[in-house]
Amino acid sequence: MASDNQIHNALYLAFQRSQWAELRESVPLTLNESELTTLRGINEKLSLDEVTDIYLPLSRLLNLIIGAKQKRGLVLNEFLSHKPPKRPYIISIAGSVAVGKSTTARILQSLLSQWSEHPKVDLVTTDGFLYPLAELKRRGLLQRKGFPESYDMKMLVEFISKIKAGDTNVQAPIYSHISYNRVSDKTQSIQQPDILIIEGLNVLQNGQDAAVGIQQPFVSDFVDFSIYVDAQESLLKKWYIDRFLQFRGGAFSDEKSYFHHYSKLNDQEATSIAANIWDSINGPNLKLNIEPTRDRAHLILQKGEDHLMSQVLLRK
Ligand SMILES: Nc1ncnc2c1ncn2[C@@H]1O[C@H](COP(=O)(O)OP(=O)(O)OP(=O)(O)O)[C@@H](O)[C@H]1O
Ligand SMILES: CC(C)(CO)[C@@H](O)C(=O)NCCC(=O)O
Repeated sequence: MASDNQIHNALYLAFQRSQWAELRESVPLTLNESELTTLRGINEKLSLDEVTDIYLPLSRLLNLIIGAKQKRGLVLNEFLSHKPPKRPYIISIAGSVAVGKSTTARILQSLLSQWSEHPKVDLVTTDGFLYPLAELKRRGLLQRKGFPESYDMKMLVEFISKIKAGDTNVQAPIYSHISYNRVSDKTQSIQQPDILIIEGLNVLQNGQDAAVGIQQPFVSDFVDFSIYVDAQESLLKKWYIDRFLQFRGGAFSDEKSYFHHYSKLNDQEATSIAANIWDSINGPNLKLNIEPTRDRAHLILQKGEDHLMSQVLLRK
């Protein structure tokens, strides 16, 4: 059997961090004040070197790829002599629980919206498409949150096909990490953005994955460019536990939080509970259902210690 490295060499161009950073080219080194403020608000631990070395070249690459697709659309319009509805360009971001998908998605949302060619960038997470808690309980899936069977895939595929068809107003359900449940009285309205970023564990899954089943189509059929954020499991587990400890002092102290009872735990107890959730749910889901989808991505971002990107792999 070919090793991971051999497969990567055949499929991807590999860039070490410093090589990738050089590809920023004409993208300005300095960020403007509004960009800086937004990025600081996304994650206070995010280093600005990470933005300039990794995310600015990435936003340049995506801008070029999206530009090529927009030009192709113009040719098609001319050929068909009609003006089809505006269809958003769809970028997906996959990867493990706690790898930093939503942080990466929000950085890209901010940077991509600075380009005048595509100023309106919306962001949706597939967490909202998890069945509501009561339904998960009914199906006996409380210990399988994040596994393929815990999502309403029909609803998710209907959502993304409406977006792709250019519908003017599409609603997405919202997930709350505080109530650990879908929000029942509010939805997110998506109104023909130039770009839609969709992030979630499951966005690269398809019918080749036994647990997903053979229903068709899949989210990946509607996606124009896919990104997988990758890291070693030992780091992922650590980041998951760190975030759990952070939540214990913050979000869990809210009485409405599903995990309110965890707010009283000491460091050692909280670490052991989080490690347990990782070992019984998120770790197995990573190995069974998420990591096997990695090499379908157009781009793989490989993270090392402290969330710093060590390598970027781009499909040839
Ligand atoms: N670039 C980064 N620099 C520093 N810390 C980061 C970075 N990206 C993510 N983190 C931290 O890692 C943890 C996980 O990040 P995030 O919530 O974005 O992950 P996720 O993949 O969206 O998780 P989930 O699937 O559970 O929603 C958080 O504590 C976040 O603050
Ligand atoms: C909502 C998901 C599935 C994905 O983000 C995840 O954060 C989750 O809740 N996993 C279940 C186990 C846990 O509580 O981490």
